[in-house]
Amino acid sequence: MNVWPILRSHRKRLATGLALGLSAACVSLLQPLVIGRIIEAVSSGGSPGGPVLLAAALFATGALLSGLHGYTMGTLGENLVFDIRRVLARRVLRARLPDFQRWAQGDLLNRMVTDTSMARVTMSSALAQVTSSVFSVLGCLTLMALIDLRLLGVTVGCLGAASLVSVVLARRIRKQAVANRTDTSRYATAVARVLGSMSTVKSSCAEAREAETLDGLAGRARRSGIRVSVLSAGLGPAINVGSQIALTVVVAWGMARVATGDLSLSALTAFVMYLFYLVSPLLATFTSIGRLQQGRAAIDRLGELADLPQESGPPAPATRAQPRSGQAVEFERVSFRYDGSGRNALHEVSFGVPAHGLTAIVGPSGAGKSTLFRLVERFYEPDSGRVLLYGADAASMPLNQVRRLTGHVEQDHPLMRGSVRDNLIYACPSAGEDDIAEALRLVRLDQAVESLPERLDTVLGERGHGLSGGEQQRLAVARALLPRPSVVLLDEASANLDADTEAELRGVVASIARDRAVVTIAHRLSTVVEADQIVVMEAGRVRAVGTHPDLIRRDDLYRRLVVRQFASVPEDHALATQPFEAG
Ligand SMILES: Nc1ncnc2c1ncn2[C@@H]1O[C@H](COP(=O)(O)OP(=O)(O)OP(=O)(O)O)[C@@H](O)[C@H]1O
Repeated sequence: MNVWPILRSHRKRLATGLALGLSAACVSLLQPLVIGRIIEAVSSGGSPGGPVLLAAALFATGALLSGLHGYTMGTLGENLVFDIRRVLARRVLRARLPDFQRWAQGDLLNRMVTDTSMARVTMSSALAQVTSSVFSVLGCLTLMALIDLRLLGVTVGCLGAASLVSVVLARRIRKQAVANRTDTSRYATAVARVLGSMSTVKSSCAEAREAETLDGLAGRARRSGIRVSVLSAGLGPAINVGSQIALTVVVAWGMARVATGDLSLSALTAFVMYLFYLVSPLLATFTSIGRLQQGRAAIDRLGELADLPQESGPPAPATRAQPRSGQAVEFERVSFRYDGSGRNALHEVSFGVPAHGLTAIVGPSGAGKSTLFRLVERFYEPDSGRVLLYGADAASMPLNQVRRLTGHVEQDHPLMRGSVRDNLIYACPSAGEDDIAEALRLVRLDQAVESLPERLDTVLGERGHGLSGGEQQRLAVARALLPRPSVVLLDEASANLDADTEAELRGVVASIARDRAVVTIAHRLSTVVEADQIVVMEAGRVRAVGTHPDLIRRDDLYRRLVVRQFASVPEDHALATQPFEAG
């Protein structure tokens, strides 16, 4: 991401901040001259009142300007980091899902939080510090040149050598800073991975192993951090040694010249004061360059994140598509292969989903069932063929229209930390109390929610912690139903539910399928036998479409699936479950 356009949008405040910094530096530069006047006045027996008052006024003005400078640059830094985070959040939220999923969550988090903070330091304090320090250094050198060119030669010789050492150190700091940012990111990625799977870690007795892995990564971040600190710590002493040598030579040689009358005492005093003044901005220049180098490493990493490819098409206002077809969804010879995969996940898939009723998709693991849903939602685009929604090509519809037409309940029904209500209205924040009550009734969750300690305001933990698996699943269904989608895509949980919960879910699915299209990836026999249409998938192809009795009769794979995959009941019983056969 190029931060300069963002920086440009704050140019007024930046200019004000720089002007205040430069003014503060100017006022500081005048102080030694005024002190030289005080010494002159005292040594010539005159009254130092005027210069003393002037010096006091300069001190006060300098302090005020420095304070304003710090305030202006501080707020500039916060505004900049706010703008960068706003831009980044939108880039990440609108990223294409396949590209987004390649990133580790810890790395993303680290970039969006820590790297943006480092960018703030770079672009406000370090940048301001460098500009005002460079100005102070140049000002000091000019005034020292006006006092005595030969003493300036000695000073520049000594400090120049120290500056060269500092330049070399600053370059190495950047290299180590990049390494440290990468190490810190790896650590954050590992922490996010472990925190996201705490129960797996515990049930695998992997706490000690994970602790060691985290220690190892933290150790790497520590080592590269120490290298940055060591190099940064070298900047100060290098400048200090150079300035001390310069000071010794200037004082010794200057006093000798004062003794011979070649130089006045007030000129030597002013020169020495400038030498002292020179040291701190020179030091600040190099430490700020070191910080700028670290910030550049962070800004480069933000650029990589902001370059995430974006979903195509601008988000358009939601409008309902006018049905052009009795089919809610149609796959027309759809083929699709995941990036980097050696084989097609879908081959010339064609079938239609009626606008009302239940369509069950069945097939062995890896047959391409979930991929169908991902294409309907346009998380991915087909390589060839078309997906039609109510007769319109989904590829030519605005993305948010596609996603408002469809409600997707994923298999692991991800609920978020927050209240039951927050989770329910997530896809439809404007839902009223009546809509919420109706959705809860539809999924038969109304009584369960009533019995929660704070009812709708009961706070759930990460991933819906606080509700049973079946309740979580029905809450996710209610969430998908609230925006009243015309097509519900339901990825059934494959885990076995008890008989009551399963019956409840079957009832829920049947009632929502009455007035819309429900497509379910079915893992339960009860769902399959009740479906109006069953699509049998195998190795990315549609193998057969029909009803349960029909497919039992004519499709071997379906028969085997019914017996082996869906039924935890004996084979004879599963085959006998043929409610439509009588008709
Ligand atoms: N993100 C991905 N990148 C590459 N290949 C993938 C990706 N997701 C799925 N696949 C592959 O695509 C094929 C179809 O996967 P899909 O998830 O659609 O199968 P499925 O029928 O839903 O399986 P299951 O019942 O086990 O969930 C599989 O071979 C799978 O390995």
